[in-house]
Amino acid sequence: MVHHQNKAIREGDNPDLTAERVTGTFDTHSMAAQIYNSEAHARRRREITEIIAKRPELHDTKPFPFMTREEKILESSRKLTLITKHMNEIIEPNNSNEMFHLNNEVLGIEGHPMALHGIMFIPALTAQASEEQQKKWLTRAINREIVGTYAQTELGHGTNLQNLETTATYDVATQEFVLHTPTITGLKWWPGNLGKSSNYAVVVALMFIKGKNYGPHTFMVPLRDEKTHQPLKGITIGDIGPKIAYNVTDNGFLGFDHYRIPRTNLLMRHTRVEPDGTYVKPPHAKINYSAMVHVRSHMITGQAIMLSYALTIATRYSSVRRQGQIDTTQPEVKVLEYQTQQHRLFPYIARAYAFVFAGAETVKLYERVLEEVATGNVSLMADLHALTSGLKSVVSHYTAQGIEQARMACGGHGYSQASYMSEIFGVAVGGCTYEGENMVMLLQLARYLVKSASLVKTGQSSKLGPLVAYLGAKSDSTSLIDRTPTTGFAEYVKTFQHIARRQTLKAADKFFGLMEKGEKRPIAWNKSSVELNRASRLHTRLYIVEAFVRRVEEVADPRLKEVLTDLLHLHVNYELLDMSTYALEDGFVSSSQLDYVRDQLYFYLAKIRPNAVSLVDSWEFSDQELRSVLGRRDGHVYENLFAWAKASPLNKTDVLPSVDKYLKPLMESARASKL
Ligand SMILES: CCCCC/C=C\C/C=C\C/C=C\CCCCC(=O)SCCNC(=O)CCNC(=O)[C@H](O)C(C)(C)COP(=O)(O)OP(=O)(O)OC[C@H]1O[C@@H](n2cnc3c(N)ncnc32)[C@H](O)[C@@H]1OP(=O)(O)O
Ligand SMILES: Cc1cc2nc3c(=O)[nH]c(=O)nc-3n(C[C@H](O)[C@H](O)[C@H](O)COP(=O)(O)OP(=O)(O)OC[C@H]3O[C@@H](n4cnc5c(N)ncnc54)[C@H](O)[C@@H]3O)c2cc1C
Repeated sequence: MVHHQNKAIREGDNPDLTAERVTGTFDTHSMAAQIYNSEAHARRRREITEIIAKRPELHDTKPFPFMTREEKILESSRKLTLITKHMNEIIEPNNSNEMFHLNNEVLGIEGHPMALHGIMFIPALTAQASEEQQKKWLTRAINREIVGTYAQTELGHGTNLQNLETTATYDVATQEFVLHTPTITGLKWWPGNLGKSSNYAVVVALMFIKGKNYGPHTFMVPLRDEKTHQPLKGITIGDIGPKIAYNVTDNGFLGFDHYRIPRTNLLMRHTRVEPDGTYVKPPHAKINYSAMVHVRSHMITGQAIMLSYALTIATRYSSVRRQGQIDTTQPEVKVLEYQTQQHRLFPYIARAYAFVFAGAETVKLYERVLEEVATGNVSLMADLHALTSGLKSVVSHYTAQGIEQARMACGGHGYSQASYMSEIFGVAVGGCTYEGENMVMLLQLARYLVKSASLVKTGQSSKLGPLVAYLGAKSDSTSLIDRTPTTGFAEYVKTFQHIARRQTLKAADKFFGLMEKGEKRPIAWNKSSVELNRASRLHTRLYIVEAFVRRVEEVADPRLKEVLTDLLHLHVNYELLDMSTYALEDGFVSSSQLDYVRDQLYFYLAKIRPNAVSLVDSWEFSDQELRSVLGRRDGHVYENLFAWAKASPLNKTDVLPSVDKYLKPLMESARASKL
């Protein structure tokens, strides 16, 4: 038996797809170890996939698109119960990476009844509950004796937390907080799994003590009777209805009617309210926002994975789809031969790799900050907040764009739910909104950049943190791309630094200039905000390039290094062309240099072509996880599309009741009136 570098090859596969895999120049298992940050984790992913493949009770009973929302929720609850029961046979206890993979394989991306329980409820209790509170609630939550969510957003306010309407008013006499929703707009609205599944929530409410507003604080709140699951007295609760996607999750609404909880339900790891109402403030004003930072840090990788789902589907399908000829004397070509198709897909393959590498760095920084904050050191919180705010915005934006390109790259079949593209898009694009609307989060990063710019302008560049140190450096007079013999990426990085620095300093100048002309700070901020957000995007895209460069430098295996270097070349050239306005406007890059960048781009599209399928196969998504007929590993698309169509609920009968009831009588009466 021949040992191929691409480990996805099986006998009986579509030969067009096998031919693609045979040309792969690197070992896809080794590449998976890069993507998932260790050989051990990549291997565990495969083992988990194999275990699940052998347990039919963990498979979908029918394709998700053929189920109603109620059926999907029932089905995901069935599987959730099974994986909870057999968790220790499938994954290592409390290994969140393995749990994430198990969920993606078995439950899928549309959510499940305990999605927010794992993503926010447990992280909020872990970071914000005191040890005593953790003994009371965290163990029960981890054991899944109780199910919780994170209820912050309201019908009327999501971004602006200072203006939430839900209040928690301290009653010194009874040592209780009274939770109250004064208006309809104060109803909690959106929290995942709040509507029907959760019996507890970490609720964010404005805390009032003796008439003074202490701002948003987090409280552990029982919502439903633990035995009957009926809502408790004083609680109004329900599902907010179907959404663009993510409909297995019961995003909900919640109102409180003077609902009392003990004082000790305020999460008190960093903040305290004494029985007499004395407030002990936390070491950092935003320490209670930790559950949001948790999701923002992890969602970079989550988004990269969803982008890669779509690219795996589109790249595999483009290798079996034949349409038209390039040389008219030859047979029809695989659509992947078209340069336009390569240009549509390959730069996003490069971006997906770039995002997953940046995501790994972000999680590392998050874990470090989490440990430091637990010991009272809050010095890196602002850096982490700035970094994650920028990354969540830029990555979710390009992920949504990339998925949509991948869908269109599949032609008509991309529009069928058999491709699963619409769900992948719908779930991923939610990331542009949840955990902070993208524009708003870019503006959070801009605050950090403006402070940094002000250090530069006042001659204090030595005080700049490592993420923004480049702002204090001097640029070359022009870019040296194509002007030096170097084959590395240093000139590209310098060019991206120049672009981000120039835009940051220019946007900050605009902001400071408006204030000097007498505008009040918030007005000047608003009038500069488009330019400020441009700076945030450029800064974040620079960070992503640098993370990619750092990773490629670390790789030892020469075959992996070569293909990752090709991808990085593609990435930097594509990114530079995409932001060429900034590069050209001060003459830092000339139009002849851009011609060189364009040539490089086309060169690397062609160079990557033989590795394209191996690059997407390296993510090692099983068919169960992808849930896409077009993206099947074996490439047998057409027969399975036909089988899928035949399974459509509409095909259960030859004549639909709607035809009997309406269309037949309509046609009959039309015929009769003609007589
Ligand atoms: C392996 C595990 C995998 C898990 C996950 C993987 C993938 C995920 C997949 C699926 C996800 C599924 C479901 C999604 C769930 C989504 C849940 C939610 O959406 S929860 C709700 C989220 N809501 C928001 O994000 C609201 C956005 N708004 C805000 O964050 C804030 O209001 C604000 C915009 C930041 C402003 O806050 P505030 O009004 O309090 O601030 P100001 O007083 O203006 O001060 C700003 C000041 O504070 C600093 N700051 C703000 N936040 C932080 C922070 N977190 N840390 C540190 N510092 C912070 C900010 O920098 C300003 O500082 P300065 O400039 O110095 O004044
Ligand atoms: C799928 C999904 C899951 C969610 N899950 C949860 C959950 O589990 N728990 C929870 O509490 N919430 C959840 N949310 C809510 C989510 O966090 C909020 O919708 C999000 O933070 C955006 O807030 P908003 O809806 O108030 O948008 P808005 O702030 O009303 O945004 C509307 C527009 O106004 C702009 N805007 C607002 N403020 C500013 C500003 N200061 N400067 C410039 N522009 C501004 C925005 O950029 C946007 O264009 C979820 C939402 C979705 C879609």
